Amino acid sequence: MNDDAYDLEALQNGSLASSNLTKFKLTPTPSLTVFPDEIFSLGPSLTHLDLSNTSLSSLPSRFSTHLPNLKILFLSNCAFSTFPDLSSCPNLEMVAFRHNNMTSLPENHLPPKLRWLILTDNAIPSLPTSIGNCPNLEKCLLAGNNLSTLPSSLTSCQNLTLLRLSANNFTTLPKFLFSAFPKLCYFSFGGNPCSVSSRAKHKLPFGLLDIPYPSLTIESTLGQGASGVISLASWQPSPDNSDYTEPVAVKMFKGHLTSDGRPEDELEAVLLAGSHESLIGVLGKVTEYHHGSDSKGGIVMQLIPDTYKVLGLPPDLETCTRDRFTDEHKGWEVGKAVEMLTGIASAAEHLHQKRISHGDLYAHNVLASREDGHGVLGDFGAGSIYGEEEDGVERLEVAAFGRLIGDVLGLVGDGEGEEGRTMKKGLEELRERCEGVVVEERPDFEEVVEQLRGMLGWRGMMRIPEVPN
Ligand SMILES: Nc1ncnc2c1ncn2[C@@H]1O[C@H](COP(=O)(O)OP(=O)(O)OP(=O)(O)O)[C@@H](O)[C@H]1O
Repeated sequence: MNDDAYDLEALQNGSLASSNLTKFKLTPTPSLTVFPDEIFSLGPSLTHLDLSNTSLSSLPSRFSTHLPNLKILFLSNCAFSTFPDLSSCPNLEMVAFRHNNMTSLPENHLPPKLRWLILTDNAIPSLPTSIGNCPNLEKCLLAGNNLSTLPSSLTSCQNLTLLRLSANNFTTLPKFLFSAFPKLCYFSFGGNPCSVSSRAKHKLPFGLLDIPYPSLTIESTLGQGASGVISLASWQPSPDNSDYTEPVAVKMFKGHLTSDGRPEDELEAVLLAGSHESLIGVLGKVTEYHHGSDSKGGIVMQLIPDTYKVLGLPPDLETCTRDRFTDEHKGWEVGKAVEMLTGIASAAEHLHQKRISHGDLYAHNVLASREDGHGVLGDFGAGSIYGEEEDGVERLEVAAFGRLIGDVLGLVGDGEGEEGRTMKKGLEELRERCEGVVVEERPDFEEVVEQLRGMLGWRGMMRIPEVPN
């Protein structure tokens, strides 16, 4: 057993058959080309099956009848060139075929209760019209395929909240994306011809530095995500003065495509974003890094002090597109929460003025200090640079901000007097407008910032802290 995974032998010697397993994960077995029938002996208790990192290319016809309660199926890094027929899997909600070299997704193969579809890093040229028969579809990861259009039937998927189209072949995006989905708010499309041509018109902000890797001493790991490793480092800005170093954070990109998009597009979006008091500041780009062809370089950022904590935890299999919060995240005073949210909304306004969509405006991408009423937005992995054609993208992101307001309201304590109650009511009303189902009627970020500043009143204008009694 390894990382709660079983090897083929444990499966084949029959010892698991009567154990009522709900989850079965096979250790990576590249030699496996035929679906092991013994999995059927695990029977109706099985809800989660992970046969990733094998050479499977098809599923037996008995699959759905013998595993009727399967909810989650992972077949990433396998050899499926065609999406198998899962239409008669009655309870299947999450399906992952990441990196399979898949070239075909036939009509009527998707399971009816599908909620979360992962097809990142394949070669799929088109989606079936029958995708419209999946009304629960909420999260759809299609980065790194050959898509250039989407079927209009997708608009029947009214629960669609997160859509990744990065690194495909879109020269324009279907207009219905910007009006037809009441919940769509986490959207990425960097690395498409439409995004690349928009990017050509931009100039990088003045003042960004080229920072040679040898001037950085990596000290420890601060965080690790899908797209890169973030380390604490000391930077020696001047080669002539080895006594002077500055603490910084360095993000070195991993080489591959993530479910959000490509590292080179993240790098471009983050550099183009420039500085803002509620964005993690970027000092420059790492140069002279020669550690294998897999690396896509990196960025040097201002080090955010450890008094700043992540505002939430990323979604899990259950919550799908909603961040999670524990007691540790709670205890915000409402006025501080409004100040922090005002900064984040203003950062989003700044990004959209530069025609950058963040694409992942989640609490788990905000580092915040409760005491200071201040937060900084990071992680541009789903960042997309857009042109006039895609103007509607701002109103999608406003809905993500609406969800963030809702999340933060859940972190605010009770009983804060009349002023506190008024602010909470104001936040709730703004949340509702931002998440409005008629996309065109949502406010833009400029208006959102104005409303939040209005809630703070004269306090919001004060930069010098109040003198305690
Ligand atoms: N400038 C910084 N200073 C201090 N800590 C940081 C800084 N930037 C990032 N971190 C830490 O690293 C974590 C991961 O950062 P980030 O979200 O950018 O990584 P990622 O690879 O893009 O993650 P994801 O899997 O969400 O895409 C953050 O949650 C934070 O704890």
